[in-house]
Amino acid sequence: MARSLKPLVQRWSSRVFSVELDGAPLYFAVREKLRGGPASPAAFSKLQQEDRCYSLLVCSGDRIRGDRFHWELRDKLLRDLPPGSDVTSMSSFLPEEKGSLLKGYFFKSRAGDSPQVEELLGDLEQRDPVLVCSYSRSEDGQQWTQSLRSAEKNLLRFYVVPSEAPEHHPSVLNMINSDVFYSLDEASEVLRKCDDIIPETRSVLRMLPSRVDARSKPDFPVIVVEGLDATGKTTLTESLRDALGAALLRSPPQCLSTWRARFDREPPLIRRAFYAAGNYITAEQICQAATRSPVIVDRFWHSTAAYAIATAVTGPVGNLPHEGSEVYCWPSDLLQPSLVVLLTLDPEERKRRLRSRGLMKTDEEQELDHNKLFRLRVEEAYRRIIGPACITVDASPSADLVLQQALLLIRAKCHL
Ligand SMILES: Nc1ncnc2c1ncn2[C@@H]1O[C@H](COP(=O)(O)OP(=O)(O)O)[C@@H](O)[C@H]1O
Ligand SMILES: Nc1ccn([C@H]2C[C@H](O)[C@@H](COP(=O)(O)OP(=O)(O)O)O2)c(=O)n1
Repeated sequence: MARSLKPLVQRWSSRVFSVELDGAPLYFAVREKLRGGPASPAAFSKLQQEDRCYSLLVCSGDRIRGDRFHWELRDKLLRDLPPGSDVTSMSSFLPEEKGSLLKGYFFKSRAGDSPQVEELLGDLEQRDPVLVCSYSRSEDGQQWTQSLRSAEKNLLRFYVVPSEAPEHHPSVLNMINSDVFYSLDEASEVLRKCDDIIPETRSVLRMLPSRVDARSKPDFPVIVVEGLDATGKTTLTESLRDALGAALLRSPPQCLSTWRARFDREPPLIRRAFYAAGNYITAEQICQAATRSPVIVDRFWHSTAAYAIATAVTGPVGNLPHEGSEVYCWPSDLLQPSLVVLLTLDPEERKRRLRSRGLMKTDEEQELDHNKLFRLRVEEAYRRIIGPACITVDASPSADLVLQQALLLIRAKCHL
């Protein structure tokens, strides 16, 4: 273990740990001494008598390296661990302490597999920014202990005890400027730092505006249309362009389309920085176009933030950062549209439109179809964003009626 990890280990027993077991988070803490408190969380008892468990937490000082390593580690574990290891997501955090979240994995191992597992973990520990813990249970099966390898290679042993669920989903602690970016500087700093590993980044950086001025008010109204895939954004934005004699733009902008698939394969930090950068490029295009005509924009910051927040958080809508949280606030250096229209659609009708269009797109869009909770989180995150907030339009009537509804709103709100 590197020397730099010492401060982390010193506060080890102030941490809460979270493991996804059977699709629900199990929270636990560790204590150096047992003071007659409760034994290990009941969910641990589901693990077989002969099972030993392990956790790996990524703790790189370099967040780009750490995020990429964490992203690749899952595949490595699934490939190299014995079958039946049940690799699942894990995290650890200091309650209420921003930036304290560590992400990693938890898995089981049968006694007979120990040599193979220990060899893999030993290799990882030597080369990579990980903290490895093993978990074993007492003879009577009631008490689990967690062993953490210290800098001196001896084991620090802790008792595993139950912990209450935190008030917010742990991911919220690291969301700002990791999942969601709030300034061009923060997003471009991430992109600059990964230009050696992703050469395409240099081309993206060259397209970024040299300065941003979010205060100058465009001459003509800027109307953003948001919504899940297949809610009818393309149909509506094209009709609005024709009806209003407007310019039609999108985010990510056309000039980034060559590189989008490349960044979609990257872990969240890099991927979200790419989409954030796209918004600033689109903002510059909006400013220019809005000197001549109204501007219609197909997706903008609402999409970037809502998908990022809904992906970082798991589980029901109640796990989202609470309404009014700073994570929903529009970046102060990004041009504010005059109006944001959110198209909403009944899930069955959306699926029908997706099918009739005949193609599914990004993994996240496929996920939306499979995972009802994810779809609900994205929609709710859209609704919670403020400065500007979005105005919902029901997209289930015919395309012409949806257009009329949107035109009514635009005339009322933008004096067109
Ligand atoms: N109001 C509507 N009623 C019925 N079908 C629609 C309507 N709006 C769009 N569609 C159809 O639904 C599909 C998805 O629409 P599209 O505009 O491509 O959505 P998005 O741009 O949001 O992904 C297309 O096949 C389109 O023709
Ligand atoms: N401004 C934007 C636009 C899209 N995204 C992300 C969010 C989702 O992962 C995908 C959705 O894009 P998708 O290609 O399905 O969108 P369209 O159907 O082209 O409107 O892109 C973003 O983060 N910021």
